[in-house]
Amino acid sequence: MTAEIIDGKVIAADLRARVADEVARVKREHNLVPGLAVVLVGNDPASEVYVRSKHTQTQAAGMASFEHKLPTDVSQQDLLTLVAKLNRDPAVHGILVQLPLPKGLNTEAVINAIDPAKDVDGLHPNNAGRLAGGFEALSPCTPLGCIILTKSVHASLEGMNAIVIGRSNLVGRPLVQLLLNENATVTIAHSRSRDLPGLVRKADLVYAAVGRPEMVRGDWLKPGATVIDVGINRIPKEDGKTRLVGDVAYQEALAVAGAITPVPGGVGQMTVACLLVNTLRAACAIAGLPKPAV
Ligand SMILES: Nc1nc(=O)c2c([nH]1)NC[C@@H]1CN(c3ccc(C(=O)N[C@@H](CCC(=O)O)C(=O)O)cc3)C=[N+]21
Ligand SMILES: [Mg+2]
Repeated sequence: MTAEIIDGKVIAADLRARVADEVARVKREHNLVPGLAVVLVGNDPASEVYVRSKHTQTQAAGMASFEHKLPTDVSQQDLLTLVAKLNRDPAVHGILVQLPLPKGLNTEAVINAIDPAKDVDGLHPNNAGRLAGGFEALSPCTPLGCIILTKSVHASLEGMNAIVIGRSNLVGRPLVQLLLNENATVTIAHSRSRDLPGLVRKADLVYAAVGRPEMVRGDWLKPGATVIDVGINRIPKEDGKTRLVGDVAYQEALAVAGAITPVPGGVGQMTVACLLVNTLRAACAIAGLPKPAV
């Protein structure tokens, strides 16, 4: 048996096309151009790649993109001043501060300073709390993408056993909430969990979001399981270059899983596409328009 490969590139392209249609419609009918501001502090090469990809795709969807690059040694006060300015800017409907921030900056204070209505990362306690309470909220992009990828395999997740490995605010915790909303039965595992292979073996849906290269092995999986690999780990190759691997041992998992996302070409693609979705939704909500069709 070999697993179905869940093609994040195709699914993300389809989602971006639907966002672009809705962007064109709100522009035509309401003269509204959704705008996304991305703030990058420092010059981490991987972050620069993501930020450039967000910029390109935002513009390709017909939205406005505002990039703000700040030096590594920017002060907390200057960063908060920029966030306050973006909060007031009527052309900006979404604000994303790329994480992690350099040492010395207070991430929590920066997130708290973002207007919750513009918090397209879904990290502000107002949005995180609303999501946890089962209320409508802007939800983090990577977990939203994970749900869409899962639903490309299973129309309904009701009653399925899901395991989320990892409990970060950006991925694990919000993903648990979204899975609960789908009526899945959810186990939350992490670096301190006892007998992780045993827990994974019970799961119909496996979400690996720990940031440890190829940690989840093929023989941990229940045959036929759907595997969503959130990991993006750069590991050195013999020739001195690097290659990307996920948190799942992909080749091993292919032989056991029913369906699996590749890295790259899986969840990462969806993260950016869902950021466009959130920006469109935020823009419509701020403008007092009905919810968009995406
Ligand atoms: N506030 C905040 N929000 C984020 O959503 C956020 C963040 N900070 N910090 C960094 C992580 C990482 N992230 C990715 C986005 C796109 C790809 C992506 O497009 N990946 C492609 C290609 C990857 C490559 O080739 O480097 C793929 O998997 O196919 C990956 C990872 C968003 N993040
Ligand atoms: Mg952890």
